[in-house]
This record gives sequence, structure tokens and C-alpha cells, in this order.
Amino acid sequence: MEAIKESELILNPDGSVYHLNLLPHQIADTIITVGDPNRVNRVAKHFDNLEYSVDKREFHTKTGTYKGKRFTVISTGIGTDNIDIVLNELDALANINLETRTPKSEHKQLTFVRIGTSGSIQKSIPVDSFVVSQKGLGFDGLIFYYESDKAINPSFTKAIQKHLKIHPGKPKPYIIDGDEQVVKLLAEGQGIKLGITGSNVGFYGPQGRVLRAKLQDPSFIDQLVEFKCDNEIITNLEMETSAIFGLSKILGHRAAAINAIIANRATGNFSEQPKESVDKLILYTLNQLVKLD
Ligand SMILES: O=P(O)(O)O[C@H]1O[C@H](CO)[C@@H](O)[C@H]1O
Ligand SMILES: O=c1cc[nH]c(=O)[nH]1
Repeated sequence: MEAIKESELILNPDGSVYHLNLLPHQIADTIITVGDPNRVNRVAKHFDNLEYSVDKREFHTKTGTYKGKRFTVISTGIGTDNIDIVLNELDALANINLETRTPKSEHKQLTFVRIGTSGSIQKSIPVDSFVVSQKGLGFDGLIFYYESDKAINPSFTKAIQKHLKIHPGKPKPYIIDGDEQVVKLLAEGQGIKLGITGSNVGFYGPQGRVLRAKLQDPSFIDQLVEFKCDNEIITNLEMETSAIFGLSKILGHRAAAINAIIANRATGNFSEQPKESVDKLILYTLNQLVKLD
């Protein structure tokens, strides 16, 4: 098999992958992703022991065990463009022989779980609640750079493309399923909501926020609120889930996401205790994930 060229799979002088600075033995099979680099320590402080701690740019990584299960927690920074880097480099660590630069003959499936913050678009989902993403709805267009026909949920993607009045200059929206088993496990807790999570390419205009710049389509959030397919609704907006779900499906991994709702866009409220909410979410998620095979 032909080796992947140095310009395509870039390795640092110590053999680690280019942006993450990680070596294959430094990652676990279960990987928690968070947007904020500061959140990595807030997850890893619960570990029984810490094996590795590696930082480069916004990508901070810690690997250790919690209740005997091995976890890696990594910050992705903000946005689906960073997810392209994080998912491809983590997959390379697991599934490419970095010495021969060829894909390994045996596929290793990783499990990705995003622990994030998000804004609810439904009145009925208050701040400080937790939402598990049954599906990711992408406005980013990232997966269309890959062969992704088999990754998308065809009926939901068709339904959202029909429902939304999307300006032709914007990427087409797409919907991807989260991993059924991991989603179910994360949704077990009392009061946890399930829904479709929208991932937008920005925090302000792309999520319908107006400060000074006027929106091309002021009805966008209302259109999202009204969408329903097979009794599933769009619950919340953030900036990474669609790409994590999409690339995981394309690369043969499992993915789920759970978000603390810190803003309610329908009522205009912001959480009075976002840090406490996220810390509660972290502990809940770790305790659920130790039950995973
Ligand atoms: O809190 P994190 O995980 O960063 O997630 C949300 O917060 C950031 C925006 O403030 C975006 O990354 C969004 O997805
Ligand atoms: O409304 C919100 C809150 C957190 N993160 C987002 O991307 N949007």
C-alpha cells in the first residue's frame, strides 16, 4: 500500500500528529471532547490517575482513568473547522500506522462524547437543563467535502432541506444520527431532554443573534423552532456536534453529545450559574460513561 505523503499526514519531529502533538499510546478509546481548553482540567480533576497531559494551541489533552475506565479528554476550541482537525488526527492515531504511513489492517472504533454548552431555542427547555443530542443538524457544510451520502440520515436531511428557506449562498443543512447506545445511556438521568442539536458556523448571526449587524434571514430561528419530523424537534444550538457526528460516521466511530443549556433564546434568559451546571454535567457524564462497554 502506498504511504501517505508527508504533506498530507504531517508528523512532528517526535512522531506525534501535527496539531494535537499526540502519540498513539497517549489516547484512550473513549474520548471526551470539550470546546473550552479550561474545561479539560475540570474533567480530568476527577481522574483517579493521570497518564498524559499534552497542550498545543487550543488543543489541550489529558488521558487517565476514572473509576478504572481509561478516558482521554481533549479541547477542540470553537467550531466545526477545528473538529475536522481533531477527529482526523485522533482517527489517524488509532487507525494509521504512523511509521509506515499506511492504514492499519484492523479498524479501531473510538467513542467520542462531547460535553458542551449550548443555547435552547424551545421555551420548554430551561437554562441549567441538560440536552442529549439524538441527532446533529449541520449548517457548516463540512461533511460535503467527504464522501458522506451514507453518513447522513436521508429522511431527516430531506425534511429539513424542504422545511428551511435557506439562501442559495449558504451550505445545505444536513442531519446525522448520534450513536444509539451512547445516546440512550446519556439520556438515562432524571429530567434529561433528548433532541436535535443544531451546529452553526458562528455564535451571532449564524445563531440568529443581532447586536449591530442585521440578519439576512430574521426568521431563521422561528423556522427551526417549528421544525418537526417523526415527533423529533430541534432543541438547541451550539457549534460542534454536527461535525463530530458526521466525521465519526464517516470514519467508523461512535459519537454522542450532551450539552448544558446556559441560554434560553426563546425567553431571553442566561444561566445564573453556568459553571456549576457544567461541573454537574461533567460528573454525571463520567458516571454514565463508566457503564459503557
Ligand atoms: O462550551 P463549548 O463546548 O465551547 O460549546 C459552545 O460554546 C462555544 C460558544 O460560546 C461553542 O464552542 C459552542 O459550541
Ligand atoms: O447560545 C449558545 C450558548 C452556548 N453556545 C452556543 O454556541 N450558543
